[in-house]
Amino acid sequence: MLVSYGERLALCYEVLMSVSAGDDKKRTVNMSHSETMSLYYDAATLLLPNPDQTGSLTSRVFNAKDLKSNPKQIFALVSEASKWSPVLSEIIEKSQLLQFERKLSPNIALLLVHDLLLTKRGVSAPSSHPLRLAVERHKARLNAELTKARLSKGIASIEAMRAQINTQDREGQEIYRSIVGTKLDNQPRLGHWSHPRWVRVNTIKSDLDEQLRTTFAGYKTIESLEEMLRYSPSSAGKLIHIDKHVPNLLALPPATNLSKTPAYLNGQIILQDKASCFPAYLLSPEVEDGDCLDACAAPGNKTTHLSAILHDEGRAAATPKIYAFERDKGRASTLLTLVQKAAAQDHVIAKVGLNFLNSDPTKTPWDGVGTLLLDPSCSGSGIVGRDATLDVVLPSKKTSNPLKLQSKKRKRKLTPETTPTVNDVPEEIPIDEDKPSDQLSARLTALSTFQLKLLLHAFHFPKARRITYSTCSIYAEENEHVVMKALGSTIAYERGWRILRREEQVTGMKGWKIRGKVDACMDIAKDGEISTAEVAEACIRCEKGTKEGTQGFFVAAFASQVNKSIRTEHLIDQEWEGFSDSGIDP
Ligand SMILES: C[S@@+](CC[C@H](N)C(=O)[O-])C[C@H]1O[C@@H](n2cnc3c(N)ncnc32)[C@H](O)[C@@H]1O
Repeated sequence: MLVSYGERLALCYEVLMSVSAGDDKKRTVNMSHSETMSLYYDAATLLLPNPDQTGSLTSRVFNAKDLKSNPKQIFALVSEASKWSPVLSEIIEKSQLLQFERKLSPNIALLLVHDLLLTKRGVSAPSSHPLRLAVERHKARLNAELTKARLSKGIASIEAMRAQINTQDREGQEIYRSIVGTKLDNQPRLGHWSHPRWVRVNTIKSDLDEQLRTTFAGYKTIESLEEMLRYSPSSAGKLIHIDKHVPNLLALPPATNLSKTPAYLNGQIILQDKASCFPAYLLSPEVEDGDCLDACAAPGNKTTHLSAILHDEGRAAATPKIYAFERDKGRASTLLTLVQKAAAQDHVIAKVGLNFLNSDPTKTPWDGVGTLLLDPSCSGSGIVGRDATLDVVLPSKKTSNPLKLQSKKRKRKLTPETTPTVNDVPEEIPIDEDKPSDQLSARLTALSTFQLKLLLHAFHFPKARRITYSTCSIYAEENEHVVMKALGSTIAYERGWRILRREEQVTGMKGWKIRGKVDACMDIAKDGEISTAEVAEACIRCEKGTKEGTQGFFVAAFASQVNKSIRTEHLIDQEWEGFSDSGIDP
């Protein structure tokens, strides 16, 4: 399940605060007022302009030495309040809170009003704290201004407003602009296309027709995705686009909130990004291929997609197994939940807490595996939202038309980083690109070494016919370079592994236009042994921020050309010696 950064942050903040609420109650008895307010004081400094303009919010929070509160709570509060800041500033100004309560500074007011109006628990400070009292005295007036602001934008409920604000960060900027009144350009600028809400119909439990008749009854089908993405996220309405590349995939306007629909709650639909559907579809396991293995499975989007594809093959009695490895036990619990929800539990055998690299391909049941999907940990540099920026708008103390003047003066950029998640497990946790380039390059080297190791391990499975390798990275080091190195390896030569050429791919993937980079393949090619043009053409890339509505992604498939019997004979002489687990493993 891929949810937006906004949703993750909002959830994270609620959970972090409610977890600490119990402890806080006990502690506040013996604490001074200033100590209990430290969360707000710490967060407030981060809302002020950053004098040296360096460092992401993550690095400023997590590397700071002088903060008194829990950095995760500070991070979540600042991120949340900054998302809502255009709306909150408007209502703080209209209610004249800062004129009535002289002790409140604009940044503290923003944080307190955020918690007062938008969280279940309200302001996290003792009920007698003067600053808490200063905002609570005006609760009715602030609430009334929030309602007015919402209605003036034609938003039906606070939940709908929250859903809009919680959409992906890139489109979030446009939502803020539409909320504060700036009109959107008709023609989105390059890199500024909004990101649709992608929905995969889980064919184990439902089908496309049924979903169009039920969950999406009343939606207008739209031929062109581009047309849908042209609308401002808040005005796109009930539109639906049936994807032309991946079967059973739908696109909806970014602000669409399906989290409360019966179809989502009972697993008939799965929120899965388009690019993330490519690997299972490209692999397209068939009953004849034997068992399937997902080497890096959690949270489980691709595992359940594999299961649906095998289910669609139709011969239930003969349906092969899907072995799903996940070495991280925490993430594996999400995998189990998702598998259950998707009704894939009859075919998926989860290998909880197990490292794929420790599986011995020559032993049962691995010697019966015919297809493997490898979607290893990566830099996450293709994830939408990673490099988007948010504006913090602080309220003005002046009363006359303050919003426009002050928002310009006081606006500054914050980068909404990913934060440690509590309930939700993202497919990938992005690296911090604000790190110096030598650190980034060292990280990419470590990641790609590990990714290649996984791929070469997959090449050892004796009955394997096809393998897909994918990342949500934009870097050639993790993509074409890994593919080229794998193709040039001894094991690839011995077992006859080659790239699955474009013309051999399933229809939708053959038809996808954005392919791998020839230059990146040439970086690694030796003596013209492998055709770089052919490999690049076989590789599939997705770009983020384009009218295709995808995140940055890469996938390639490999096919074994050696006859099955030859490969088995060959194996008899070759005892599996395994990889040492001591290498770099991020
Ligand atoms: C990019 S995420 C996978 C996303 C998943 N395929 C999906 O679509 O939902 C990578 C996952 O692989 C797991 N992982 C990394 N190395 C592994 C290994 N050697 N064995 C098993 N799991 C591994 C990580 O813990 C992480 O959960």
